[in-house]
Amino acid sequence: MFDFLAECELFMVLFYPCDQWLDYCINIHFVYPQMSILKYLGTSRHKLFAAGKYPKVLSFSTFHTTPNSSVELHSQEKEVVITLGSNVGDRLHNFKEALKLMKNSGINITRHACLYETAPAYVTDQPRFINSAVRVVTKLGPHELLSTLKRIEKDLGRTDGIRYGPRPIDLDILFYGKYKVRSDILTVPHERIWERPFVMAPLMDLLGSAIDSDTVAAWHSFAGHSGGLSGLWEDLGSESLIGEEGMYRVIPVAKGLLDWSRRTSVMGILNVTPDSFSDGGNFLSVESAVSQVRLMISEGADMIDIGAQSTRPMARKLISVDTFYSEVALEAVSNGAHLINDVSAGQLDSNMFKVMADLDVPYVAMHMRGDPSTMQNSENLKYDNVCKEISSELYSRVREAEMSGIPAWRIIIDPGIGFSKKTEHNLEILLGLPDIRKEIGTRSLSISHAPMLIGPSRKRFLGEICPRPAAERDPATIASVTAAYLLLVLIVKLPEYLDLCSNNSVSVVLRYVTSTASPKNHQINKENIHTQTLISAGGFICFFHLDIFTFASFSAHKTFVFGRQRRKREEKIRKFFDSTRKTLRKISFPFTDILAKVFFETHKISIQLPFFPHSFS
Ligand SMILES: Nc1ncnc2c1ncn2[C@@H]1O[C@H](COP(=O)(O)OP(=O)(O)OP(=O)(O)O)[C@@H](O)[C@H]1O
Ligand SMILES: Nc1nc2c(c(=O)[nH]1)N=C(CO)CN2
Repeated sequence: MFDFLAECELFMVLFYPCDQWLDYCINIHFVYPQMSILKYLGTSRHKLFAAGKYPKVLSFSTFHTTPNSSVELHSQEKEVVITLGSNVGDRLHNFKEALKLMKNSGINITRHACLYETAPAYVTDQPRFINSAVRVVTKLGPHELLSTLKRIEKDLGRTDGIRYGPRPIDLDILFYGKYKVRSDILTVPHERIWERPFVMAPLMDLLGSAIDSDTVAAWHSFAGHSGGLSGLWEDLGSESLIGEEGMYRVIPVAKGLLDWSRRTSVMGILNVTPDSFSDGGNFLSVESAVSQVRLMISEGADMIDIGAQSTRPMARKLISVDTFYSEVALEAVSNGAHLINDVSAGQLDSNMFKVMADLDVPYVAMHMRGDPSTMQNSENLKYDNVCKEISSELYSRVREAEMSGIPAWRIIIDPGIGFSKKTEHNLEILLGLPDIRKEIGTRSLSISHAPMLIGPSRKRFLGEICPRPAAERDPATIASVTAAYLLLVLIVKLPEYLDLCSNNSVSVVLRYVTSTASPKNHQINKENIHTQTLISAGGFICFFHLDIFTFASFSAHKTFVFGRQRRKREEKIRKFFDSTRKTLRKISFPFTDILAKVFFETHKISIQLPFFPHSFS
């Protein structure tokens, strides 16, 4: 799949050793006489340039040029990677302006990496940077591109300063198509990619775990590592570098940067609608809504999601607005909302992505088929593999959002529990969150790294599992979230559980979920085992004593113990509960906080919970 130009240059490299090649280019102004050469050589020479051991790489091209010669590539779009860095002024604003100016200069952004806040490298006595990268297509030649980027840097206030010193914006070219470029002022691939985690992390985000084009294959080959860029990134430390002092993955929100992976955030729901299934009509007056918000915050909610439209069939507290209308989103953000939660991921208002691109707030893109009135129609409930199809459909929505100008680093993904899903689908989703991430990751690592929101609270599928009206589905909600989070790595064979979980909602959900768990989820992964994890919520306590392969749930006066050596464990666990119960009653911090802490330990997911006012009363 070489394009013509790449073929030509490839063959020219074969003909001329490097030094001569430079002269040749300058003197003859790159008149492309290569068609005849091409014929002469035949395509078998390609393999001479097969790079290293990297499997899919077929070839790459080198050309040496100077900015003053007319040796520039024109007319064909090239795929390019550009990194962004900023540590002076309003760093996010600098990024936003840089992207805008790039777009206005014929540099079209197709993908965004995640956003990182990083410790300064080389010159360490300077403010922290934000770093990211974009994949773009452009017809600009490499030197034209460089001078365009330099002009943008200047327009954004960049002046000559110390090497590696503070700067409002830094724009570097990492890759330019499949080409290597070397001149006095430009070296591509950028020479210092390989040593810089703050460059490698965003670069990896721009790829998928699958190699989808020759250009991407060439980028892998440039790493000079048998495992390509992925191998090099692994050697540098890969994900273990993220979350350490040096480097956080963040989303910009409320004029700050939120490292969402530090702990699970809890989103309280406030429905200011008359007809919401869970709390409809309860908070219609301003006073009752405000006092409910206060209560939720005092109970540990990190953000409040205000639903102004029913979709029925903080140290820094954030306000999210649940809407699929662009006008509502615009108005809400102008009035101080920090987040827009769009259950349609842009499907119900063709202006939504455009409006969101201009706003600076995070955007929750949720998976749903149809609209709230048609989502449960039979045609919208057909799935062969629910997690795979959600991944693919949600990925398409997010890509469209990205192509419309919403940077991936502002997007939060949500599989849409209860929206165009049957009960069994919802349970598969709860169990399959990591699969969804992984599946999305084959196409885009940045989207697969996005914060994930799930909202099972009091939803109908819980009522179907444990027949209870919405207001009594809180324990089931907790159980479902717990199950989503824990069962993946924890549940082993539980032959005894069936006779034990008759009326207890937690157990019923767990039974449901375990019965749908795939064999791979029955593997115990020792590294993920926390010996004792306590989750307490609204009247029941789940106790996970995982090193002994036991799960127990405690409800009112009953204790259920599942797993090996049940009887022996039962006594021990009962004693544990007896002693802990008293302590737990005295604990003053709200249960949501406990949940958030537990979830943060292993799963990097946000949970959406209803409000539980009397956790320990
Ligand atoms: N791939 C490249 N991308 C951007 N600039 C490059 C590249 N290769 C060479 N240069 C040259 O490097 C010069 C210095 O660039 P810049 O001011 O961005 O350096 P820096 O940010 O301090 O260091 P670094 O480029 O290592 O991050 C530029 O003026 C440009 O001519
Ligand atoms: N963390 C971090 N450190 C840097 C950066 C940067 O973008 N991020 N850029 C530099 C100049 O190239 C020097 N040091």
